[in-house]
Amino acid sequence: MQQTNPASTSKDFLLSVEGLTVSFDGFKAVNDLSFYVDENEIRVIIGPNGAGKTTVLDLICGRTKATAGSIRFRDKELTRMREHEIVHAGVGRKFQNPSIYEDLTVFENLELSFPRGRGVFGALAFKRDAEVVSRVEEIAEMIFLKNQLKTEAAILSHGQKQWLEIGMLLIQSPELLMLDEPVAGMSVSERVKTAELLHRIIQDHSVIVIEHDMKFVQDIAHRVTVMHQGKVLSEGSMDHVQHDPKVIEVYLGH
Ligand SMILES: Nc1ncnc2c1ncn2[C@@H]1O[C@H](COP(=O)(O)OP(=O)(O)OP(=O)(O)O)[C@@H](O)[C@H]1O
Repeated sequence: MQQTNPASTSKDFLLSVEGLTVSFDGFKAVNDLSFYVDENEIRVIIGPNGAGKTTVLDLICGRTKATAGSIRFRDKELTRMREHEIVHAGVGRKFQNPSIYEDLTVFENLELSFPRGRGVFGALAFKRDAEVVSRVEEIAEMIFLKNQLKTEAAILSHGQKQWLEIGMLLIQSPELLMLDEPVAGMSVSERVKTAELLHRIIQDHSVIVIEHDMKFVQDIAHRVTVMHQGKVLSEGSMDHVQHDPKVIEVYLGH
């Protein structure tokens, strides 16, 4: 006789978004949205302008409060938590414009973001012990800035600044990284290296990326969630969503 055990039939996802809804003055920017992200997955969210993509990231990181629904990250319900608690739980978010300290070096920017360094003064004052230096060097290597550790952030290229900010998130060891249009404004070779970087990152993390550059999406996505009017329009491999007539009609066909 077949036995049904609910616990064994529901898969353990890193992130489970279910029935997520947010209304702004009655307008549902995100409307009963559900999707699930695995460990070591790169999920890309695509969709036309105004589809609700950025709002989903705002909801996950606690910047915007949900009207209804649930965001489960491991055993934590994020909708009930505050922004800093969500960061502490292991969710890191990078916005479109880099927010780095332009007048500090690459090393200092990374060092400041090391979890022990809270606030500028504390961080600059604390002893640069071997652990911090080796972690900074490890991250710098990953983000292609090992030879720029002493370079002032202000003179980095736009792409290098984006990588530095990703490094500043990575040094905090979040389990989930969320990146909003990470390759916007990057050169072709920087885009290729960013794809390489994301493939390295997901060996130890999961990543959600919002992106409009379809070539880049093709290079990185394990699965693609297509949003339209606050809902999931289609989901699956890039190949699957690219050939979905609904997606062609509202997004890719334009
Ligand atoms: N705080 C807010 N108050 C009112 N309306 C909002 C707010 N935030 C987002 N919206 C609206 O919600 C809708 C979804 O916006 P969102 O920025 O999430 O879309 P998007 O898919 O990220 O678009 P884009 O690709 O242009 O960045 C838009 O119509 C936007 O104007």
